[in-house]
This record gives sequence, structure tokens and C-alpha cells, in this order.
Amino acid sequence: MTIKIAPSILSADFANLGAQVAAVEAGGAEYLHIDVMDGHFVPNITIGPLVVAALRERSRMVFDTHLMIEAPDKYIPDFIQAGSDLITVHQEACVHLHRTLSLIKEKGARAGVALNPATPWQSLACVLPMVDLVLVMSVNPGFGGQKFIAGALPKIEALARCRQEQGLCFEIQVDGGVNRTTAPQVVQAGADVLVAGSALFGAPDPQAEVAQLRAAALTL
Ligand SMILES: O=C(CO)[C@@H](O)[C@H](O)COP(=O)(O)O
Ligand SMILES: [Fe+2]
Repeated sequence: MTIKIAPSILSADFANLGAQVAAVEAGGAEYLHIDVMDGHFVPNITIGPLVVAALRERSRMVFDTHLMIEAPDKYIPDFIQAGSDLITVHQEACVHLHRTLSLIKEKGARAGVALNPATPWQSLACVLPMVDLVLVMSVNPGFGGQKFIAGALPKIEALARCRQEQGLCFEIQVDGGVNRTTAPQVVQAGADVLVAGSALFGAPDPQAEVAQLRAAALTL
């Protein structure tokens, strides 16, 4: 079994962002998870396209941009232009989800959709064939360092089952409270991509911690 590790820069030292990103890339992380917050959809404000463009000069990782913003269509082209490979929008923030996912693909990126802990996976039934990734939030979005919500596990299992039954190929990503203890649970449930912020950037050696987290996740 293979999984991908997606360090969330929300928990990085922003005064040393280039070095922190280089460390997790050297540690073998496949995706760089970039949390974009607008102070409306979630009660926090973070990163814009300028930061994505600056990091793009320094990294070859897949840039995985998690948009926690209202009306995302307005900013999707800017984030893709800045170097995002994958754009994930929230189901709860999209009035016309099909249109938004189509826009991401038209602009040349992979399309993901995220679900808050209170949102049932069945709300995605009509768009699953067109998405590249489903992000299951295992905390309420807005902040790093929160406790894992175990209710995410049956949702991951149901999505993995649906994917198999329908012959679909989207990745299942889990975001929030993922650490050496919770990682094996989410992988057993069927997750392919693990986002980790505080567990990686809060570790004494973030570069080494990427491999430690991967090893722990695959301990079945
Ligand atoms: O999207 C979010 C939070 O809204 C996440 O990507 C967090 O940044 C994950 O942080 P940890 O829970 O791993 O510390
Ligand atoms: Fe995130």
C-alpha cells in the first residue's frame, strides 16, 4: 500500500517558510498542503497567491491548495496561475459546485472537494465521477493543532467503498489532527493522502518526521 504525505504549512514557521518547505520536501513529502482562509468562511486569514508563487520557485512538490473561502470561483484562476497543481474547494462554500469544479479543470488543475465534519459524504454523489480528490475534514476548518474527530473514520470508509463499487479513482485525503496515533486509523479506513501540520512542523526535526509519520501510518 502507498500513501502520500501532505505537510500543511499552516503550522510552519512563517519567518523561515522556504527552509521549512525544503525540509519536508527533502524528507520525502509528495504534496505541499497550502491552507487558504478568508476570515469569512472560516474565522482566520492566511495565505494568498503571492505566497504560492514565491514557494513555486523553490519546490517541485505537488501544490495542494485547500481553499477555505467563500465564492472560490473568483480566486481559482489566480491560485492556478501562481502554481497550484490541485485546488480543493469546500462543498459548503459552493452554490454551484459542478460549475466550480469544471472551472478548476478548465484552468488546468486537478479538482478536489472538501467536506466539513458535519457534512454527509452523500452530498457529493453527483460530482464524485468528476473529482480527483475528496478531502475529509477531521477537524472543523480554521486552525491547526486541533483534536482529531473520530466521526471522520466512517465517512472515509463509506467513500472508499463507494469508490470501489463505482470504479472511480479519486484520492481520499484526510485533514486535521493527523499524527502518529491517528494516521494508522485513517489509512485503515481507506485514506490515501494524509495532511499533517502540527505533527510535522511541531516536531523537533520536520524532515525526519515525514518518514516517521509514513511508517506509523502503515503500521497495521
Ligand atoms: O485545513 C486545515 C485547518 O483548517 C488543516 O490543513 C490544518 O492546518 C491541519 O493542521 P493539524 O491539525 O495537522 O495541526
Ligand atoms: Fe487544510
